[in-house]
Amino acid sequence: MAEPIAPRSTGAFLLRLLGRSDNQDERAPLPFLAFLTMWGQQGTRGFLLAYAVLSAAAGTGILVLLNTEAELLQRQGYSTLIAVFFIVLLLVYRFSQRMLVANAAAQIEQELHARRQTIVRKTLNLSLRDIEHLRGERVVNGLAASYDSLSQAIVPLVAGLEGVVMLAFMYAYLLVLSPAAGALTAVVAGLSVLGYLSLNRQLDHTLRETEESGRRFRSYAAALVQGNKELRMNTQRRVELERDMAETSASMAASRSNNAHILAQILTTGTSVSYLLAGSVVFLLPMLADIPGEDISRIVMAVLFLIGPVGSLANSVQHFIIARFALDNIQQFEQRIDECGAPAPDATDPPPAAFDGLKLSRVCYQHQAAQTANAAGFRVDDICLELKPGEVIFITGGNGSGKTTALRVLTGLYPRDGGTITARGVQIPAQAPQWYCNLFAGVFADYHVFPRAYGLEASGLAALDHWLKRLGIRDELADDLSTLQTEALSTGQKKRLALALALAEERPVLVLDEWAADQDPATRLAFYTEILPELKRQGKAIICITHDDRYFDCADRRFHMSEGRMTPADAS
Ligand SMILES: Nc1ncnc2c1ncn2[C@@H]1O[C@H](COP(=O)(O)OP(=O)(O)OP(=O)(O)O)[C@@H](O)[C@H]1O
Repeated sequence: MAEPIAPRSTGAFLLRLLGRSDNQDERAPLPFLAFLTMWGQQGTRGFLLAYAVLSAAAGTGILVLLNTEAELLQRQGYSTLIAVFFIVLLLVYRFSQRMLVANAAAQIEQELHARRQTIVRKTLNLSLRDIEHLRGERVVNGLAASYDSLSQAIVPLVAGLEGVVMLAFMYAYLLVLSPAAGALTAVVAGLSVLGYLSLNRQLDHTLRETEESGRRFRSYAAALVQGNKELRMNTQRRVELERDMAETSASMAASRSNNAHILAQILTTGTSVSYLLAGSVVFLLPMLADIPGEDISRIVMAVLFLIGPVGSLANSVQHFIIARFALDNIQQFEQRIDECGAPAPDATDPPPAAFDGLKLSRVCYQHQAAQTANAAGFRVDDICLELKPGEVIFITGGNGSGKTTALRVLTGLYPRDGGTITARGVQIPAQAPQWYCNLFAGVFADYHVFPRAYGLEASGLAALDHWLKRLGIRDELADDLSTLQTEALSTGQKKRLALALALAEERPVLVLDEWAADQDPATRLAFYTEILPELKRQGKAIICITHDDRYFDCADRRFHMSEGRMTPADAS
């Protein structure tokens, strides 16, 4: 289970205030009681509470001063001292409000930052299988988009919380002025809260619809960019994508309009509640209680002063709902990650024995079945292989025969389901330790080149420079190799860069998944007849998936894969 957001700091606490129940349709009531008891446990919380109280006291003080001066004026009097106090309180109000909002926002951002770091670390620890299972888009949303929504809601939320304290102060003043007015406003405000609760439910529903249509639209937008060539070459395809995007855009617009409709009701409710309160004091209160006219004026003034805090409270409500929704998404993502059972950061030291090769015995791995497929997932089975330093092994086989899967199990990217892998004299656990994965460098079919040469220090960058020259693409890159711009490289050039990066890592085992497939004949020849032999002489163990039958004799041994099983090629 995802660990609930613990109230370690004010930031965490404010996030906790957005609490949710596990049942998505049944939200937990706001833990206001917890809010009151936990607030002030830490020095910073005490500070923030002090700012909130100070600004509320100053706001209420301003109201009292105005009423007092107005009363004096009615009696033909005037007090300069009250005017001076008024200015002082105004300054105190501005200062405390600014400090409260800025400090609380900074604390929540800190809390979000810490949370984001934890989740990034957990995500980095996931196995490739789990990442594939989670799907990239969800990962990006879980790590970034939902946090953005949450951040945007912070200032209005803090302002809303300040509004609550301010309301408490002003309400107390109203009670002092007239208990009957206090009771009347409590009834009107209570009815308004009921109205808000029903709007809240509707908004929750439309927000989910908006999120879903937004997600669909983003995936179409990505297809529009990534599939641009295919779209350019097929009018019908383009028309159909455009139609799907138009439909999704329309449903997004509809659900967003619904949101806006409900949010507008919430906002206008805030203002009209204040007017309603003032109206009920003027029109109803005289009928319910015997109150002198000048008291009515002071009560009306007090009620009008409620407009500010009620407005910021109403404004914070919509942000509250959006923030809680984003928090839901974050927590669901964290829960999914925790369900993957990601291992704790692995700091196991490698065994002292030197690397003397790999031994795979009866290794198997089963893919999860695709959700749309009826059959069970593809399985590689009974993989037996030994690889020594300075040895070159080729793996061949038809499309879908399991070569890439076998390579990913061998390198520890997929946790194997059975069999044993031995290296440096120890048996590797199914979830391979980091030191084992660090034995390998390689270029997979779906390789990625990072915009910075992560993991390479000065000697690594010098090695990168050397291999880029050997592969004939040094001139295509900037002088400073710590940043790598790949946009202007051709497919083959980019793959050469990926190989140079892998070689610069100077790992004992090199794995290549059809690396030569995109290379020109001269590069291919140089790769098989010069580079591989050179690496072999250096003592590197090399595994290449290849279809280049002209160069099969460049390998020490060749294995053939068919339907998930690997056999020595001579025996095939
Ligand atoms: N992440 C995955 N989840 C589920 N099934 C998968 C996954 N990756 C691959 N498969 C399935 O496993 C089988 C073997 O795929 P693999 O990529 O290992 O084959 P290959 O021999 O490398 O093929 P190719 O030469 O086309 O690259 C295929 O049927 C494929 O659909």
